[in-house]
Amino acid sequence: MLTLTGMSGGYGQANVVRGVTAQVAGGEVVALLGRNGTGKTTLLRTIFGLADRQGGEIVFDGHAVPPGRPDLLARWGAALMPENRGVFPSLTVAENVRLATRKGFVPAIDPRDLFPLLAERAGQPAGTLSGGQKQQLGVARAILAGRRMVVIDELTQGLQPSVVTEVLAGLAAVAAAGVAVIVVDQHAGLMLGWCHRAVVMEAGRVVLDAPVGPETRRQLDELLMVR
Ligand SMILES: Nc1ncnc2c1ncn2[C@@H]1O[C@H](COP(=O)(O)OP(=O)(O)OP(=O)(O)O)[C@@H](O)[C@H]1O
Repeated sequence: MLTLTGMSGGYGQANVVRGVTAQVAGGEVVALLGRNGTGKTTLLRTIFGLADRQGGEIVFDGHAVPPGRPDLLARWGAALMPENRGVFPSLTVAENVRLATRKGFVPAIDPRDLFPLLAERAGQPAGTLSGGQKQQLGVARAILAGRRMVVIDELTQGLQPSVVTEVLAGLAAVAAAGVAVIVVDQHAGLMLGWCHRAVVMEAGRVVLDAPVGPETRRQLDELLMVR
């Protein structure tokens, strides 16, 4: 679904992501892990055109994505929930949901079943929601818009533990329907329980890309140890 080849990215002159080559297939849930500041968010931002692509290639669902055309990714069915959740604060919850809804696409799980607040607070401006509530709205929007790929930065940020489990189960169902799912999160152990593969970054590079298994867990413990 998504192929990155030698991708570099950052902010103006600052190079953060260095020559990342990776693939994510439809149906797969991939955890993008790494200690703070290793470039996970910048990698996602570069893919979606929110940071500067400084080199390399992106192919999505068989289409090359030229630099400066992140709109094509959205058109081809990729959705990112960025770290700041990407909701429109002045619009109501219902309007935010409506804008993310894609004609002719019904996700494998209905975010309204996952998050009762979408109905309960339908008329409330999204900017007045709590952080955890905004997170639910942001995740819902990504699921609704991600016909082929759902990418979520800091998945569990602000979510109650009971909601986290439901969200992870929901994303597993989304992937089972053929969608590629990429999640970034601080809770590596939790992610490994739900993800098929772990991609670990260090200093802007991928240092591990492996199916989740006992060996991966051991390597991860070493890589993610706070130094
Ligand atoms: N707008 C920016 N301009 C310049 N440098 C930036 C900018 N945003 C982030 N960086 C730098 O890029 C590096 C990687 O940051 P990034 O947020 O991508 O890492 P991360 O792995 O997502 O970290 P975290 O887990 O803490 O969110 C950091 O050194 C950070 O200071």
